[in-house]
Amino acid sequence: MELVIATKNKGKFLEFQRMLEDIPVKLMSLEDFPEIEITEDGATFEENALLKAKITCTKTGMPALGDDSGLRVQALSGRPGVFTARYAGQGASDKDNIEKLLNELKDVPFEKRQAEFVCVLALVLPDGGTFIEEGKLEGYIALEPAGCDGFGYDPIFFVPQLEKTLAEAGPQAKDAISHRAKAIKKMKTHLINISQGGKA
Ligand SMILES: O=c1nc[nH]c2c1ncn2[C@H]1C[C@H](O)[C@@H](COP(=O)(O)OP(=O)(O)OP(=O)(O)O)O1
Ligand SMILES: [Mg+2]
Repeated sequence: MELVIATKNKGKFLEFQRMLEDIPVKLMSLEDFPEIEITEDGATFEENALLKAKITCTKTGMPALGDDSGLRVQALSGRPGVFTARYAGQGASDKDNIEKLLNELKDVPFEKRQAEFVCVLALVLPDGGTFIEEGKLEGYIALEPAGCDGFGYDPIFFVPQLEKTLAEAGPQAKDAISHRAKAIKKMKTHLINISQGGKA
């Protein structure tokens, strides 16, 4: 079976490749379909994940998996939430977003910097079949960036159980616990059923 991961984010796509390598699915991404444009104007992670998957499935005629994810910071009442990718403005780099977040939290002590990563996945099939799964990871926003693995906010997402940031932990440790890994694990059951021709 062919599956289009409805993302332009290379870091995300690498994680899907790693975590789905054990099932018989050929992965593509929006890099293979540069003409597809998606406006992420949903109010929730779920709405945006569905938007990504539906548009991509319609335009390619193939099963599509949308991932909408982001950070909820307790001291900021859950912001940046669905705006995580555009926190420092439209087209902001990971570095810009990290700087803005660290600046907003500059007076907040470490023990009050609780945050969670959320990942919502939406799978849409050409026959209209739709599946939604979610995963979360709790942690703290670090006082300064550390580590160079991963992408996005990984250098400032400190995971107590690892005693390091996700960017210091490396891919194997991240895949064992991440919000995306948890959502993918649940979605895998549907993908396996579908690729075997059964009803998910
Ligand atoms: O595991 C993660 N490690 C670090 N940062 C992460 C992670 N997961 C999401 N994030 C951040 C990146 C981006 O700032 C936002 C997601 O935004 P989101 O719109 O879902 O993705 P995106 O715009 O990068 O790519 P695309 O929409 O093409 O899938 O949250
Ligand atoms: Mg996006």
